[in-house]
Amino acid sequence: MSQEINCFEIVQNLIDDCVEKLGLDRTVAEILREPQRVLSVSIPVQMDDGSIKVFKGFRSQHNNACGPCKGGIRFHPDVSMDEVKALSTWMSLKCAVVNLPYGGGKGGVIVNHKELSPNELEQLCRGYIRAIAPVLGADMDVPAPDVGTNGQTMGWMMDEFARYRGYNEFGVITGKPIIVGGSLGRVEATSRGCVFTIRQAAKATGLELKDATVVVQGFGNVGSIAARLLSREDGCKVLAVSDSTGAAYDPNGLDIAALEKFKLETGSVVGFPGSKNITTEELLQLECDILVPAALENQITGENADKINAKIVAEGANGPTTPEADNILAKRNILVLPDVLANAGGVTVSYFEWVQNQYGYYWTEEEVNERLERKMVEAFDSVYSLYKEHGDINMRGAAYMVAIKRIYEAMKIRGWLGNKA
Ligand SMILES: NC(=O)C1=CN([C@@H]2O[C@H](COP(=O)(O)OP(=O)(O)OC[C@H]3O[C@@H](n4cnc5c(N)ncnc54)[C@H](OP(=O)(O)O)[C@@H]3O)[C@@H](O)[C@H]2O)C=CC1
Ligand SMILES: O=C(O)CCC(=O)C(=O)O
Repeated sequence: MSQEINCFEIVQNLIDDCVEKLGLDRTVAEILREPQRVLSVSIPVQMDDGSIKVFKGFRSQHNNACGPCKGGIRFHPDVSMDEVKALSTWMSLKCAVVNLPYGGGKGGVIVNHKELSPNELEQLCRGYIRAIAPVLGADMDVPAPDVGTNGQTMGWMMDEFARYRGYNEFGVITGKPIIVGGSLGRVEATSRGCVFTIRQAAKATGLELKDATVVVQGFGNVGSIAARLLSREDGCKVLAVSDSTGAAYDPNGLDIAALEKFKLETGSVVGFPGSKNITTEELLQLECDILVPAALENQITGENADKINAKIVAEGANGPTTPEADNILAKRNILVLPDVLANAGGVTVSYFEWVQNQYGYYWTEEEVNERLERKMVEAFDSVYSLYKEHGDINMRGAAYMVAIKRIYEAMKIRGWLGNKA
């Protein structure tokens, strides 16, 4: 499904619409439709059997009007240049929605990381960073984890960059392990930010979170921790979760702590004792209060949007809902909390990590979480009030308006738009 729909074209069209709605000069759209720079690299890696395998990777720097480019690195077999360009565009918008002094960037390598040994994975991380090092730096472009990457991979990448520079530059990468300049709360941040937006949306729509039913697609960093926080802190009942191998469903609610342990031990959520195996497609159609897509793009489309049975869709993933699906969900009164808002907690705590690295002074987890909550509530309120005020836009449209207005102002003041825009 994700192959047929080009998410870069989708975000370009959404930018066009938004620039028109804001009454801005077309030049603004022309600039934001394309990344400022896209680097395509090839990375030779010596495999454990002595052979050399060449991997293909990308780094896209979408726009740095508001600050250094910022965004994760994805290791996945379906990575493509267009996908990375779309993801970097979303990063510019996301950073602007939560008002961070960043632009957007994103990287990716075409690889099934699960097929590599730890040594091969380390060599790939180091090779990728060497290949893109000339365009990285704490004040230039700052990567972080995304699908298929984590604290360990960030640690290797940060170390490789230190070798390239000749000294430690901790602020060049975020999502690092704590011992090498990581921030407390970063591992949970995307999910915690998503939960903060869900709480705001629940308040705004009168949904009681205690015993609210939740379905989560994806059981990696974002999905598993969202399920954990919603069940542990809000008293929600998580009915079903999925990963790339299938889904586990229990109408009485899954024990998320036990499921996390089971996934760690077996590599899959399928077969979790007491649960029923269902398909990812069946999972998306379950009746629930909150659906959290936290896997990949283009999961809710024109083909299945009329079968979504949730009150709120909170996009933990980037780009899980197509525009066609957005229209169907809006007509059915399903509130979509868009990616550029709902999953902005990750980059927000990455920003906190970068600030802590610059100061060399580290905050407690409570301080991180309090600051994150403030940022997310502020962002939700600005998007939700615009959405209510307009009446003819959805939450995604409102979030794009907040973001593009901010990026426009930065570009204008910097003189990128000449006199007319
Ligand atoms: N990490 C972060 O800080 C941020 C991530 N995001 C976005 O959140 C999403 C998830 O990222 P993250 O959790 O970090 O990535 P992970 O690699 O940690 O997890 C991805 C999860 O998605 C699952 N998955 C893959 N394909 C499917 C499928 N077809 N159906 C169901 N599940 C599937 C994977 O399954 P399996 O476990 O079997 O591999 C895995 O559980 C992405 O869209 C990412 O861009 C957004 C903001 C920040
Ligand atoms: O933490 C970051 O810098 C970026 C996280 C990310 O890649 C995303 O929000 O999609």
